[in-house]
Amino acid sequence: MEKSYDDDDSSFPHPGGGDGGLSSPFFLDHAGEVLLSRNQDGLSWKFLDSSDCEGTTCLGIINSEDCKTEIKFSDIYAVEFANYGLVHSPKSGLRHAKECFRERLLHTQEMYRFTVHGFQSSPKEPCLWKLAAFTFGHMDLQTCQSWMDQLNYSLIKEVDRPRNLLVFVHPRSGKGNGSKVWETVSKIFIRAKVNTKVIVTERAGHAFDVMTSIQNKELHSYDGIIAVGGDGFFNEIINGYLLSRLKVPLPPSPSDIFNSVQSRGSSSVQEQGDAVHGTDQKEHYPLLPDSVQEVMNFRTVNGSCEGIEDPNHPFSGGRPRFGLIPAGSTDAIVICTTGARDPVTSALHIILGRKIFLDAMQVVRWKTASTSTIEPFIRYAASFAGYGFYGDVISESEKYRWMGPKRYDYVGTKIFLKHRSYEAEVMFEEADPDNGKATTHTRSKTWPFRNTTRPEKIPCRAKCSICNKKTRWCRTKGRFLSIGAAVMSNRNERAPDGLVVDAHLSDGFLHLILIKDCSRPKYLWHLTELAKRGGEPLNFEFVEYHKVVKHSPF
Ligand SMILES: Nc1ncnc2c1ncn2[C@@H]1O[C@H](COP(=O)(O)OP(=O)(O)OP(=O)(O)O)[C@@H](O)[C@H]1O
Repeated sequence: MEKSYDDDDSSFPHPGGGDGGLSSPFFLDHAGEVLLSRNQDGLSWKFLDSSDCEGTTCLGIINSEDCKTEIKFSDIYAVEFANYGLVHSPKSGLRHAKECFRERLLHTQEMYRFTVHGFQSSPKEPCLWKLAAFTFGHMDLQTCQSWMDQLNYSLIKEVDRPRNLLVFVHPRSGKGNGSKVWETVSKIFIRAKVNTKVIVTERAGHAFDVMTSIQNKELHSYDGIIAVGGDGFFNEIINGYLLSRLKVPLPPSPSDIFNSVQSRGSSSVQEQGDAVHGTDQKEHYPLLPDSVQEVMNFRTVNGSCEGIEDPNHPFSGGRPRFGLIPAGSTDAIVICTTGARDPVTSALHIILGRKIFLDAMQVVRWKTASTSTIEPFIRYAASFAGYGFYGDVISESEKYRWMGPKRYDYVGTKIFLKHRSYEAEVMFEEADPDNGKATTHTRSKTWPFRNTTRPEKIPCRAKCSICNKKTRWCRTKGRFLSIGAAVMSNRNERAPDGLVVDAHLSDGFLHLILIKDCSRPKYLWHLTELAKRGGEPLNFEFVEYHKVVKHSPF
């Protein structure tokens, strides 16, 4: 039986529903007549033309069941009324369905419409989200309005979605298109009815200063702080937020750590590979009570949060949320967290309230000498901190910002050719004491400085035997080309598997990469392995990798 669009039964309970479900016939723009149903989790629609299509095809697809499609409320970011207007016939190529549709819509091409906005994953790249809109048409205004009200009510119940955001835009980020990126994605925020207060930065440190000086009351009025820029910009905002609010005592200096470790378990601090002092990870950490991941969780190891009793304290209102929309040169944080370097994907993650926890490391600079006038200071980093090669590349490349992302290649080559090594002593508390044993490899006959056996990879799961193992302090000393510390893998276009492939998000560990002084060709080999997908950059005798609880280079 053919339905007419002004039928009185345009809305009726879903057969066998019982979950407050609702079904109505609608015209889906560019598709055909559908029976739209709402259930607890979302919307689904089934093409009604299938039975009329002589049991063969529906929209060109053989099984009518295949025509059914759906969208979850958690994937809908807006529902909009689209006024009275045209509902288009099925797209060309679907000839039969088009004919059916034309016949039915001969006199009814214009109708009331509403649009459901969501996203679709790209089939080739599932992490890449594309905007998707489904416009449903009906001759009865009331039906459209009641569906919209119901849908908007369901969306309100979606928890953790932001309503009010503070957005920092770095106009000179990456290729200098931070403002353009924001212009593109701001439309999605407007459609989703998310209010944004936008600050376009005028200089380096601008966002830091705003985050430092902003009153807690105003800060509490935002559901999150968004950076439109690169990793450096994101870290600047985190620092502005944390440094002005998290008053943590300066951790003990390297010499204090050295003395403490010696007095606790050993007559002398031994070289790398030998345990200096074993400690159970569940123990209180007396050396660095503000261990990095605890800082980002805004609680100390004993579970309290400094200043939390104060209602004006920024951490009393729950954990603040930060978002990042990529416009930078590297965008490693966005690639590691969303899996795609795409501003629209990031905007959708933010609007839909998707969240992920990140670790941050605390980087401390102590006085180099007791007479030094430079006061010690703390910084936080949510991705990577480097000394030696990486540190030199980052600081030198700032002079060439006008070159855009290419500055990293230019400066990287320059620094590589200089081949500077640095005298350093690194002390670290190794999370996996067996790591040292696992990395005593046999040498390859073909390549004497490469290893033939590789350490066994043990995935980290709940109650992980490795996480619950004893830790130990180690010390290593010598000349290094680079010392890198990562709290995420830092995947990016130059290092497709990341600088540290084993560094998982929010795993609570610092991943330390020590590159000992070696010849230029060897170092170049390491760098080319890093630039390759599936490369083995750590598999060199001059490279040490340690998963550590804390470390201290001095
Ligand atoms: N308006 C501005 N003019 C100049 N510098 C700025 C401005 N706003 C912010 N900055 C500084 O630029 C630094 C780097 O910015 P950002 O991280 O966005 O770019 P990038 O270095 O190109 O990207 P990536 O960090 O991904 O490599 C920030 O740490 C910040 O201090």
